Amino acid sequence: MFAVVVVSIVTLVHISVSKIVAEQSRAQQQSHSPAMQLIIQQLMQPLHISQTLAKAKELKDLMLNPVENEEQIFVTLKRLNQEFSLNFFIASEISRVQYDSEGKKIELNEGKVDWYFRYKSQPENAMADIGQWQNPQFYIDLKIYDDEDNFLGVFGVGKSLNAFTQVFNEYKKTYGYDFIFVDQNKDITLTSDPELLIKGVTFKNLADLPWFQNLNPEQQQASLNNLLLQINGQEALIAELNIQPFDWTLYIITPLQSRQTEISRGFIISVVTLLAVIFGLFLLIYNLLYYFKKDIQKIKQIDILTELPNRSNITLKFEELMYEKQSMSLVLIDLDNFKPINETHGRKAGDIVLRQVAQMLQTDIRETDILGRWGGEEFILLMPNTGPHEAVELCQELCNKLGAMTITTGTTSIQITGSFGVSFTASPRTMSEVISAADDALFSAKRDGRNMVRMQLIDSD
Ligand SMILES: Nc1nc2c(ncn2[C@@H]2O[C@H](COP(=O)(O)OP(=O)(O)OP(=O)(O)O)[C@@H](O)[C@H]2O)c(=O)[nH]1
Repeated sequence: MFAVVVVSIVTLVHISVSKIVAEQSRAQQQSHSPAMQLIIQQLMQPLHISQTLAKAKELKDLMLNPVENEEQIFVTLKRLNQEFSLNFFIASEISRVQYDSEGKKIELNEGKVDWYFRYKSQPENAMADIGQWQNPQFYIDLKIYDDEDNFLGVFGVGKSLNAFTQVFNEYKKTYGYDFIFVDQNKDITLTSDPELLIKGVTFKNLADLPWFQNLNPEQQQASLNNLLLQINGQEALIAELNIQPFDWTLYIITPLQSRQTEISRGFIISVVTLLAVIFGLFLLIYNLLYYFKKDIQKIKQIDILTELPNRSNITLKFEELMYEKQSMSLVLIDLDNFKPINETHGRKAGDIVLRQVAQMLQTDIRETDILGRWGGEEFILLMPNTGPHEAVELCQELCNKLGAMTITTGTTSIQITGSFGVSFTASPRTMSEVISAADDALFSAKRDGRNMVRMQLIDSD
């Protein structure tokens, strides 16, 4: 039982530790997968939409003759806007005009529309940018070429930065972490911290942030992934992800306190579950032991062969009767010449004889009488409120019945007789005293030729 308990506890501890580790990993994964989702949904989707649309022949045809197709350009951009809920524009190299899905036109003059000429001179064909207007937008710009590889202009998709702020706020509320997107110059393009967002025409740079300034030059140059930081007096863990199509980097900043609360909550739940299971196990074992003990006690009180109350059971019953101050006749019944039965017919046959004699006696005694097996081939009969003479009479009847019994075991029939020694007590006495008198009577019955009843009273009775 002890081994079962130890093995159960070790198994439970093992399961709980595994659960805690799984909980930690789950928390870690849970904190990163929304960031991935965010990148895919908010950044990659507009990129893929614009990349697919940029390949359309219809777009190239429109951009080849922008002046003639101006009306059609606006119709197309409007249609895309309604279909994808994104802002679209075409910046034409031929007409040097930018057309957008809101129906606006902007002249692309050098020195005025800086982004177009900056981007035109760069080798990349795709670029992510933040529009520096009143309502800042996140833009994906794609260069368009004709079949002879002549530059036709830029096709772009724009998304309001307010949409990002909403998404960031949601993630911040749920997972407690901040996002900082930086471009190749480490200018902060998108972020969950409204303080760091682009103001007017000025981008904030990663190098402007106090926690970045606190890093040593080596750390500033290297990857910041898995770095522990002190931000506003709180410990935070940083994760770094490269967003290759734009050459941007995303920093996810997780305050450790929120992670610790999450992990310790998981730990507490596991420990409480473990304790509850151990307690439940303890109760179960305790109850099982209790019932086993009761059963064992029951088994111990009954003689297995004859199914009669055994010696200790009968002793208890005797004491109960003495405690109730009942008078009683006590009879010892010993089978005669039992040894030869065993020797002649085998011990198994002897057992059958003992069982059948027990059954016969049990059926023929009165309801108030208590029969038990005293040991070997000897039975005991307690006869409460029965005088010695009445007891002798009743025993004589039993003795006669016993002598008349034929016990069959297999093919052989066995005859048996018994000797009865009766004693009596009118007042409370020790059992050994009453037994001793019954033993004397039994000895007389054996000595006088067996198969008879003899009585021996205790001197003072
Ligand atoms: N088959 C069987 N024999 C038992 C059991 N308990 C005791 N005995 C046998 O009972 C026999 C008792 O023998 P003895 O004490 O010599 O008495 P007896 O042969 O009956 O002779 P008397 O009592 O003098 O008439 C022994 O051989 C015991 O081995 C039992 O549970 N089963």
